[in-house]
Amino acid sequence: MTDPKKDTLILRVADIETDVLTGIYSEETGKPQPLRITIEARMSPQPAYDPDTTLDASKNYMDLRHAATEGLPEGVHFKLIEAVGDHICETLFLQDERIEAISVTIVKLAIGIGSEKIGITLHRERP
Ligand SMILES: Nc1nc2c(c(=O)[nH]1)N=C([C@H](O)[C@@H](O)CO)CN2
Repeated sequence: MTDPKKDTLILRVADIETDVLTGIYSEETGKPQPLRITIEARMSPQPAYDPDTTLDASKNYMDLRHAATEGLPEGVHFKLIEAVGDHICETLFLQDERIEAISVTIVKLAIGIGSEKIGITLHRERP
């Protein structure tokens, strides 16, 4: 369990819209589907950030966006969106040892009726 008194830094990129090969049914095979992906990555912050602190003291939040777009392998069909989420988590954990936990929320845009938002949130603590 996370220590409730521990300082945290959450990097967040919300509502990335990207097309991914995913779906469990035969009619979904071979067709990219639009997903809306939100990623949060938890780190321990520096004790303080002064105005001259440089990016190496943190992590570039654009790396989160990259993990959900160009970082997904071309031509791979993910049956479950859980597997898309796991690929994003693995990419980010491997990239930076300072990331302690990641949450990935994925909404499948093509299947909701009206204002429904159907999908998952996968939360992983660093293995
Ligand atoms: N937990 C999940 N449930 C479902 C998924 C999924 O990826 N994870 N996928 C589908 C189908 O592909 C659906 O989106 C098509 O209607 C169903 N349930």
